[in-house]
Amino acid sequence: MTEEFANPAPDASAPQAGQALWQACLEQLAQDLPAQQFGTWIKPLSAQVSDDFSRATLYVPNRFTLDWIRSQYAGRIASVLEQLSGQTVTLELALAQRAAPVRAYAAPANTAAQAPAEALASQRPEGDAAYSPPRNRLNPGLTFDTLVEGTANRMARAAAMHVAGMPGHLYNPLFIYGGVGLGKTHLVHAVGNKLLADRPNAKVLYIHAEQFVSDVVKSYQRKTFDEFKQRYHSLDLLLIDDVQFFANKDRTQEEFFNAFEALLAKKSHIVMTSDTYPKGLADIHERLVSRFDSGLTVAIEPPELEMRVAILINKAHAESVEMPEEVAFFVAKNVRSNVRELEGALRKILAYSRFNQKEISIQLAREALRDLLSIQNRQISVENIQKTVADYYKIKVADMYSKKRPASIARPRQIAMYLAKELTQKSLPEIGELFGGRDHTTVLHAVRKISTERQQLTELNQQLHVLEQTLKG
Ligand SMILES: Nc1ncnc2c1ncn2[C@@H]1O[C@H](COP(=O)(O)OP(=O)(O)OP(=O)(O)O)[C@@H](O)[C@H]1O
Repeated sequence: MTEEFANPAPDASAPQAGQALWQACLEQLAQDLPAQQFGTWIKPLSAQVSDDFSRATLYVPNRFTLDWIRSQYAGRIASVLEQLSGQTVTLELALAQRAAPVRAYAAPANTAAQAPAEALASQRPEGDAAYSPPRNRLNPGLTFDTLVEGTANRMARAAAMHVAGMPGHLYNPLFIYGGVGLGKTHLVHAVGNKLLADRPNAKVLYIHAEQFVSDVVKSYQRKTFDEFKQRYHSLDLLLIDDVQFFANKDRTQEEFFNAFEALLAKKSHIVMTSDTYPKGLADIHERLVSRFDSGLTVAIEPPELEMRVAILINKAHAESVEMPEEVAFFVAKNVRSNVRELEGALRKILAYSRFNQKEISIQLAREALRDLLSIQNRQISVENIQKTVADYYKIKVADMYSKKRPASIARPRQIAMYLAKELTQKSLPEIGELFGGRDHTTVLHAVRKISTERQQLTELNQQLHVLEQTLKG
């Protein structure tokens, strides 16, 4: 549905309360979304929000962006606005120059399947301000100083510090992997920022893998491969995020391989991140995978409780808010999956406290996070665990109850038993019953075995983390 607007351009006289709501919404989205997505799609938006919060209009730079925002982000933006304001907000989208607002609810935000980057890149408008970040693309706020250290990231942080202090020597390439929102991007920016602080003339580039794909496509279209090579092959430090996005992009992989070889030959450093360890990467050429693994590969784990508390207190402090330790513990105990979610929870609490002019307390945190807490308390069933684990390890659900013993089946079954004990209130005999009438000692053995191995095997821990996130929705 389309509506006409008399004065579409956002202006300085926009109602203050509305703008404050939009700012709070932006802050929330900055925490909830990967930095790449936020920077590309959300940050360039401007908005006009009515004084009573009933209506918000987002101004987007072009038609392509409008369609993308509508299909991928509108639902999410509306729900953040509604959560912060505590009321229904009608969201509209309009082209910044042409004043043609369009109702935004055409598609739910959770239909978000990434458009293929190679296709996307070819559609991106030339000269669009949203696509011209600073040359090294580093975010100066993401430094070692602002990165809280804990058991979960100690090794990765130490290796990254080493690289920043002495690039081109040990740990080349440095391959950092871990689940979403655990601080991989933060860490690679920190490497770049530290190197530049020490050596301001160093040639550093941070790039998201999707942007690298897009650069390859552009240099293809414009026949500017020499420039492309000159740009990448002359760097002292290349920081490349989320290399799993190279999957199935053959030409990109070839160009990255060339850049990789050229950089290593001249002792430049490469730091990469991914959501999985090199051998776990799908659809990436073997020769590239083996290069990825040829320096140091290090994991970032989900943060432990004390680290989550420290992160919350630090982040609140950075916003000039003192968060009582008991509140930080309450939040950290309830938000366990990753740092981005932790930051999201903190934003909600800060915004809630600001809007309601109330002191931060456990009660306030409970109110501000009620949606999140209710999702978390949702019951996870053993059946759901069995199905999710079976899907993940590509075995039949029936094998969860069967007496079959090959390791390819027995192990996922043990993992499912472990998760059933961890994530449900069921007793060992009840779990045994649900796994084809097994004895409770069998379940106990599985739980102990997997929990011990989890401490020792990074890959297993990683898989369990993914499964837990999937199950918790
Ligand atoms: N140890 C930490 N101390 C302080 N802030 C952290 C820490 N770890 C992560 N963060 C913050 O959490 C947010 C998410 O981190 P980041 O974007 O680096 O995650 P990521 O692992 O790259 O996730 P994705 O794979 O989704 O891109 C960022 O705002 C980052 O600054």
